[in-house]
Amino acid sequence: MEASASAWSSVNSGIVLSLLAVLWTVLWNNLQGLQLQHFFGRHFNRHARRLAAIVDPYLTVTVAEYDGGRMKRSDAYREVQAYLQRATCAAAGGVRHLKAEPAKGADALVLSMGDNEEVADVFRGATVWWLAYSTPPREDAGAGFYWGGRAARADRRFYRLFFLERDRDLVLADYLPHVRREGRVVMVKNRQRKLFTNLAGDHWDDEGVWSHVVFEHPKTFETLAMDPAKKKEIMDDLDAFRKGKEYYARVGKAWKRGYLLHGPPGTGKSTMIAAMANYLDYDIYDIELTSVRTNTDLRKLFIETTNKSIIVIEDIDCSLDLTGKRKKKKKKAADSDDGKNNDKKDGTPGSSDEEEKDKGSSKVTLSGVLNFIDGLWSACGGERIIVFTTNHVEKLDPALIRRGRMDKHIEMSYCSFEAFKFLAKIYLGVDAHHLFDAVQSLLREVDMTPADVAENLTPKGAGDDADTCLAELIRELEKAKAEKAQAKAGGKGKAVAAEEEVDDDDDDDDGDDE
Ligand SMILES: Nc1ncnc2c1ncn2[C@@H]1O[C@H](COP(=O)(O)OP(=O)(O)OP(=O)(O)O)[C@@H](O)[C@H]1O
Ligand SMILES: [Mg+2]
Repeated sequence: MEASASAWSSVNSGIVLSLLAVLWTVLWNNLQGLQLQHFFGRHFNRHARRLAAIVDPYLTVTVAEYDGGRMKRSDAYREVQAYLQRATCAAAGGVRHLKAEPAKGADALVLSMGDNEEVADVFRGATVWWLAYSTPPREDAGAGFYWGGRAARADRRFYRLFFLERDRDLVLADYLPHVRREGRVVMVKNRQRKLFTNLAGDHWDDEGVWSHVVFEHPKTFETLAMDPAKKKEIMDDLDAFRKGKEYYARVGKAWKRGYLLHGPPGTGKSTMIAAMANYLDYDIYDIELTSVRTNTDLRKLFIETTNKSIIVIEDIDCSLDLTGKRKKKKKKAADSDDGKNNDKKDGTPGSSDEEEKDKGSSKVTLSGVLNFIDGLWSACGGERIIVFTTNHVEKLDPALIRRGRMDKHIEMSYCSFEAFKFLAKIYLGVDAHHLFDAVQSLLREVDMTPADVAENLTPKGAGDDADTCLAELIRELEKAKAEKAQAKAGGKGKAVAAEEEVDDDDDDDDGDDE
């Protein structure tokens, strides 16, 4: 008896709910017609949509931040995010929790919706809703899976689009492509060039394995002192690369180019990278190789870089044991060449104690770096320039710098007279000066880096002008010349002394023999 009463009451409540839902749907559709939806939308948007969905099913499309396997941030997700930034600004009244990020321009902010917020959008008369949400990582995240690690252990973020069945064709065929197109426009408009760096440790931010600051380096090719012909050659090379999409596709090469910048400290290698990035309007990814634990992590870093970027590894000779052997634990290093074995050791559950101890020390090998530059994965995406810098090109493994890997070798050398004239123009505003001849003949005899020349040409006080700065430079050059002569004499003296000592020894020997 009791059972049938409770069954009856549940049937009743079911009918009531259905009736309510039908009523609400009718009301809602009418409200849309009466253009009052905007008012109600602001307050009841989500509840209305959910209630109406009981009888008039909504379709949904989910855009995940990471494609399958969490290898790479999805382009579609970024585009939807950018599109919704604009939609959010337009409908900011309806969204209660906004996220703000600095935008291009002094005081500007870009607004986007926070988690679990929803925003409505109208496209050719059809209303759709976007919901932003995230879910915690799966419990088994990062364990055993090839692309596990930090990415897998971060929250999983999504955008979900709700729309009415009757708008299916419109949304799928027209609206979604429209969102992606518009998203790209917004991305270009809001784009700020960034300087990325990889972090050691378990940090994981919006940009995945990379952290960034806005890139604002003042150096351009206009202010970079080097032989004008050489400079032009580099700029032409960069132009050809930038416009080379079809060429690279035609010859079947990945759209990337390697530059090796070598030369003594202070000759402008890092400065050249900044000038290149400014010239091409590319982002910079500065890889600190010693913070990369394994070859797999290195690959992951590469995959997470975006197009139109310069990937930099500075002082490659210091960051890597170039014999390809690891200094410690050779066997382990060999293991680290094998991605799958290796990933298990990536600080994920299941690592052995010994492996945990090893955590933190870099196990990147030469073969890992070679793979990074021109392995199969390097063809993911395109329009990337890879730059290595070194002070000791002769120490590098030939495999690392052969053409095809490092396509262009650029020697950054000590300051030539041409480069000096260039610096004098920039720093002092002079094209010619009676002290130039003296500088020219001294520069032929002594090596001075552009960094040192620039420092000497920098006015230090209110009274400094071209005369005093050039005189200061000449003084420094003469000092360097004297030191060089002294060193040479000292060297010669030592050599002579050593020779004499050898002779003495020989005499002694002769004496003994006798
Ligand atoms: N060719 C150049 N033209 C203009 N300025 C230069 C040039 N070379 C160096 N400088 C100046 O010297 C400073 C040091 O240069 P930079 O850091 O680029 O040298 P580097 O070759 O990267 O040295 P290191 O090998 O020690 O990293 C910079 O502040 C830069 O302004
Ligand atoms: Mg440098």
